[in-house]
Amino acid sequence: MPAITGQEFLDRLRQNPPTLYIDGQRVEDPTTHLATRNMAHSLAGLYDLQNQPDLRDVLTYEENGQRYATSFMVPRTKEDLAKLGESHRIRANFSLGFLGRAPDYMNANVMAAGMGADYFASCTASGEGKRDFAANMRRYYEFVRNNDLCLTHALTNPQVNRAKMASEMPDPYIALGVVEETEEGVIVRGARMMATLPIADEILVFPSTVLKENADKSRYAMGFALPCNAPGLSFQCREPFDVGRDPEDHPLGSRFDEQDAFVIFDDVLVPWERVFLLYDVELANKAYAATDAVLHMAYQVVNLKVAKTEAFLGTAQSIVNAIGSGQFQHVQSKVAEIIVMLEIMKALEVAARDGATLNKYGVMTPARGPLDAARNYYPAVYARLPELLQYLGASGIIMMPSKADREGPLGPQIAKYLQAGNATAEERLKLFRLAWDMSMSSFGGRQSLYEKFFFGDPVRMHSALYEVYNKGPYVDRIQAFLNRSEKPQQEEVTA
Ligand SMILES: Cc1cc2nc3c(=O)[nH]c(=O)nc-3n(C[C@H](O)[C@H](O)[C@H](O)COP(=O)(O)OP(=O)(O)OC[C@H]3O[C@@H](n4cnc5c(N)ncnc54)[C@H](O)[C@@H]3O)c2cc1C
Repeated sequence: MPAITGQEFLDRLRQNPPTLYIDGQRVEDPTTHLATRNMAHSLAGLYDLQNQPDLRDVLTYEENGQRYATSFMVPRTKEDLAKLGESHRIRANFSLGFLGRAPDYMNANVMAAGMGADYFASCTASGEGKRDFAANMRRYYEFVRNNDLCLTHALTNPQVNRAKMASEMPDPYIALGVVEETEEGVIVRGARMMATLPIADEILVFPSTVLKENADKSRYAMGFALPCNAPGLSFQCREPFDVGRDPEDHPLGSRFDEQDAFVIFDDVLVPWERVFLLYDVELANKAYAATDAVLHMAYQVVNLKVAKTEAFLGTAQSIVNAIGSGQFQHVQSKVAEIIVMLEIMKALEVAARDGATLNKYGVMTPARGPLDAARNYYPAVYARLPELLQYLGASGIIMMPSKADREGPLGPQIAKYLQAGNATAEERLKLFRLAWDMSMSSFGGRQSLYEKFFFGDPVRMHSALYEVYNKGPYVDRIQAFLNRSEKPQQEEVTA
């Protein structure tokens, strides 16, 4: 059932619910639970988009007589990459870019890992018949694509003591580790710190990119996938931001609370066919880079952030239009700041696509330089976007009677006093509530944290960029300049 509909997604989720806990209680059915149902239906809306006649050609592609979601497509040409980028942006616009982990993100991951599956063949624990990790990875990509699954992922260990290695914690199984091997697979125990979008079919588990262990062989080095309702697996969700308010009052939080969960593995069996990597620290640390999964995920991200920045620009200018502040120079300058960020992100997307090359697995892979720049730049500047909305909206971004207030006894006064220069009070309040949910609500606050860390610790990402970036030619040019010996022209002095 490739390229599924929203209803098919909801039916599957209802039949196989992930093991979620919220406020001390098990979520029996995420499609009806108060804290998750709207998000589940938003995901369904995303799946419906790909079946919409006017979007079907962009959001799906055909292979062997089947139509699959474009985000699973293996790009072979730059035109393929352009189609992928367009599909990412269309899907991002559905949530104004506020769904960080829509399924396309992990689809890009499994596509690249599946194409680069040979990388996993060299794993020290691989190569013995059922432990053909390369074949497992390849088949997993096809399985996820063929069923149009929704994936979450968890890479980092619990934040107990960052001065210590996983093996030095008070308990060897605080960090997720292998307990033993059995005929059926490996038993894993421990926890992972964060999985956004636990309202998913499957979880992909790899180590965070830099696993610090002294040994070559480590119980903490692993890569595998499981259904989100595997026995022994639980997701402890954070406090929900969808608190049952009308979408007019909480336009984003009531629709797109993708949730973040702490993931607990209580002696979970990972069947051998779901194991992609085991014990090999070096292989684990380089997996994302070696398969180019990091670049394909970053390409989804740069498109998503373009959509998100466009949403900030549209909201900022709508506020300016509403309250007639566009004549003031500093207001123009603030909107211009957003335009600059948007154009930088758009240019980095174009540069990544333009500089794409075929990787050794035959996948057209966007250029690393612009994507590294985008994933370092955006986390550094994002905080300015909600701040600019606050400066532009001022008191309007907090003085926002609700829909119920508008319909209550003070409705006529609200309609009179809170109208805008170019809009009714209802239109104005809807707009300012959107600005508030983007920048100030608990939903908006979580977005600010998310943008700082979603692709890793910005400090270590900078260090990684410093390490890999080829600075040599520029150093050489400066050396050559410093070594130049020509003398300045002397003007002849004539009497
Ligand atoms: C909202 C949100 C959603 C997320 N979603 C996901 C997800 O879906 N899947 C997933 O796998 N992860 C997810 N993450 C986790 C994200 O990958 C991590 O936040 C990020 O890698 C940083 O790790 P940490 O949070 O454990 O911070 P820590 O590593 O605990 O860092 C805490 C502080 O200590 C500093 N620090 C720690 N160690 C070092 C060091 N060695 N060198 C220099 N400074 C150091 C950091 O710079 C930081 O200031 C999410 C995070 C957030 C906030």
